[in-house]
Amino acid sequence: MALRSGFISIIGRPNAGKSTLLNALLGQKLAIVTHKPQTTRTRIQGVLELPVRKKTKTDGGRPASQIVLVDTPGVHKPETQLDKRMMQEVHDALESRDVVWFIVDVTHRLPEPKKLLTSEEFAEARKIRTLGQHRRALSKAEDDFALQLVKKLDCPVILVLNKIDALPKSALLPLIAHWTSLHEFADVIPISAKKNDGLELLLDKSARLLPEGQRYFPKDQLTDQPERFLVAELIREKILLLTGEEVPYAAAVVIERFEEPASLKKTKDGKLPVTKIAAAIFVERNGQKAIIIGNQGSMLKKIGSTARKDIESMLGTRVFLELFVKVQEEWRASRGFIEDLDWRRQLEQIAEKQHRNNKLADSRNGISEFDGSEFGASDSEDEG
Ligand SMILES: Nc1nc2c(ncn2[C@@H]2O[C@H](COP(=O)(O)OP(=O)(O)OP(=O)(O)O)[C@@H](O)[C@H]2O)c(=O)[nH]1
Repeated sequence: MALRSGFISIIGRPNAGKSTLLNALLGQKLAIVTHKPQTTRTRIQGVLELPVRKKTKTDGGRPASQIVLVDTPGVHKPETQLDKRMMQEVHDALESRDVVWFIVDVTHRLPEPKKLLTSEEFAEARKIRTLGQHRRALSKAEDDFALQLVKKLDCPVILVLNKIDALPKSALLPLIAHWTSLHEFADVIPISAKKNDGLELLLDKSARLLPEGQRYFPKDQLTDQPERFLVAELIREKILLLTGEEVPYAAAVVIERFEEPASLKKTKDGKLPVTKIAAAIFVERNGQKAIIIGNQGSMLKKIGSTARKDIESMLGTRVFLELFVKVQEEWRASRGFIEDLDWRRQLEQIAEKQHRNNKLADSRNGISEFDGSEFGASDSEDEG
């Protein structure tokens, strides 16, 4: 059987579990996950190789395939320039795709369960519903907004009902009926991304929908995202988890220096080599900067030390991490600044800078140092 290959875009409202699903399928943390909506800001590609599984009497089988999974920011009505950029990422992901997974969090907007559930299940459903409502007042208008995107697509769309671990079983059928009355989906698959439930079936059905074709990426490549971008995301994740109120949404992380060790071999004293990283955390106001730094730098230290552990395990080296906090007023309204945050743009800038440095070095016949100042520090604070 010929190889199937293609792009599957994962879309849905904020907090539906898109990044959790991507990570679960790849068996590796590629996208950061938090309980806060709008965690994902850019589209993230993860490459999944699936071996062939032969068809039997009880198993529909699966063709050998390479699936490029594209995680996207949550679908929401844009208010700021940053929102607009995030929604542009969603639209871009929908343009170049073969299949779309529309992820719905089943703990939102449960249909009236009265007649269908036992009293125990009913109480459980009420509890989940109340929790869901507290977590985020998700309105019908927002559902409709996400569905409008789906309705415009001409490729197969699979409805993926996520978080079924948090739903009484009997509440599932009415939900399926509700969603399928709104749109004709290619398939409906209930899953729990968190508990790894239903994921094989989702992959089987999706692989069969992909066209025959060549690989888009080498067999062992997990993502097209450079490590320095993943590092920035891990730092942002800690800010999201450790700070409250508006701060997480007003924070952006830019890696200013990323020096890999010359060799991955252990040093003579048996220690792993060191990667040196300097990152700037941008916020919009001095008050937010003060929160991120914390009392005598305590919050910044916490962000740094928790992020460092994750970065070390991702890179397989020790990490020397320096964090700086900088204020860039109203950056979420600045198109230019937001464009500079895009890792693709940053890669271009680094390449241009290296090219300039090389030229300069050639003309001087000397060595030129990377000065890490391309984003212009307005203010800075050491990790301590
Ligand atoms: N109970 C349960 N929780 C889940 C499941 N999948 C995800 N979650 C939780 O839902 C929250 C949001 O998960 P994310 O993966 O960040 O959601 P997302 O759709 O990528 O969110 P955005 O980045 O805001 O678009 C996190 O707290 C997850 O742990 C699931 O299958 N079951």
